[in-house]
Amino acid sequence: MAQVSNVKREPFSKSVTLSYMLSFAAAHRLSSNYLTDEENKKIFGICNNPNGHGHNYRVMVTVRGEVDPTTGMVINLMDLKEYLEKAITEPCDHKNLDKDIPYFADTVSTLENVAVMIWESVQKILPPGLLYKVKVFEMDAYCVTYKGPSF
Ligand SMILES: Nc1nc2c(c(=O)[nH]1)N=C([C@H](O)[C@H](O)COP(=O)(O)OP(=O)(O)OP(=O)(O)O)CN2
Ligand SMILES: [Zn+2]
Repeated sequence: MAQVSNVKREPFSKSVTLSYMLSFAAAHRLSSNYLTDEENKKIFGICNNPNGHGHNYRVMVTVRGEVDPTTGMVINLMDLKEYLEKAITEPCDHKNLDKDIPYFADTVSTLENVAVMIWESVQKILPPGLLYKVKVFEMDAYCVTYKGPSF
């Protein structure tokens, strides 16, 4: 039987960041409800094509917190993975962002807004104060970072 120590570990203030990367594939179309058809075509070009198009998105979520002196963890990576699959993979993978994600009913599904949507979904599900940053990559070339609203 393992021996349990009564000795309390001294708290040490060590704040670290911890990141988890996941990917999902989704279709979308760039189109704004606040523009005419002509304006949408002019601004978004081929990305406004009614047939839509798809991307393989990669998402890196970073949490930040104190290392628990007893467990050595900020959060168990397996728990983090589960939270993120629930908040990101389940609602987004193999979906049409504009049709399947209510957030995009009235918001253009640009990479910028995808990052904000993901940050808000993750923020709702993670223990309070843990989420630090969301980075979303569209292919290897494009990347948007969001760190939450600035007050
Ligand atoms: N600020 C933004 N501009 C654009 C976004 C965006 O999310 N934010 N998105 C698009 C398109 O959806 C698309 O991602 C454009 O990619 P693009 O490189 O033009 O197209 P391809 O995937 O076909 O890449 P190729 O290298 O040409 O095959 C446009 N602008
Ligand atoms: Zn696109």
